[in-house]
Amino acid sequence: MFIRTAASTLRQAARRQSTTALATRSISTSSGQQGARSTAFRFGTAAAAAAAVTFGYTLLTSKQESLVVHADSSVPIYGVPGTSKERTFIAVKPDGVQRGLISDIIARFERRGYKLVGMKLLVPSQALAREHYADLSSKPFFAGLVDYMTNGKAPVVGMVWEGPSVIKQGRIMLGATDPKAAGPGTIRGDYCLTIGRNICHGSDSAESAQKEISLWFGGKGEVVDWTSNNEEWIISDN
Ligand SMILES: Nc1ncnc2c1ncn2[C@@H]1O[C@H](COP(=O)(O)OP(=O)(O)OP(=O)(O)O)[C@@H](O)[C@H]1O
Repeated sequence: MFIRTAASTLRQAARRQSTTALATRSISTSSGQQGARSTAFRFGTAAAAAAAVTFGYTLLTSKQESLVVHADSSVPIYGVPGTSKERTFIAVKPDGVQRGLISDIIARFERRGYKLVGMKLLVPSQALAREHYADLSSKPFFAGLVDYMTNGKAPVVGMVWEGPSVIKQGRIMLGATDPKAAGPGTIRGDYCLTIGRNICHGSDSAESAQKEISLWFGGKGEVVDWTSNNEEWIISDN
């Protein structure tokens, strides 16, 4: 079944790519040698893209997704808790973005050995923020929290990180919700002072991770199942 689907997708991709190659050629011929080289290069790229299909990749067809090649993975976007495919939702909140701390937060997760499998920059809608913080809807700070997340003074960076125990370890790396209780060496312990501006968010359980990853991500190819070449040096058991 997979082979048949892949073969059919390969044929469609090859047809699409050869149409692209023809169109490219008709534009390029007027510029002579350079055009021919460009045509050869683009045709080579098209062939490489088509070849990727044989390794289980699917070229998407809709206009919106026409530039995306994504792995046809059997792993749900929210991962598999308790395995090396466990996933968590980590966000750099608007204060973290405004203060230029995106790269530091990413670096800490990367250096630890965790794998980035999803990332987007956005100003969340009120609906998204309200749903994300639904369990806090009765709190007196709820309206202010939603406004701070959605007013567009700075965006949010939403990420999905993958690796063993990433949900629990992610929370430990972030530090206590109230930075006054966060230890040095944690993100909040190193960079924050107040609970209302604690720069980051991390899922607090497998259920939260599933809910939050599904809420913030979900378009095809938005979470990418890929293999890091470092994996055997980071997560192997002897
Ligand atoms: N007393 C408070 N005053 C203002 N904001 C608060 C207060 N308590 C919590 N918040 C905000 O609401 C967010 C969610 O609070 P929650 O109690 O769910 O903690 P958390 O799960 O550790 O935080 P996060 O979900 O951001 O990781 C906090 O990160 C903080 O930004």
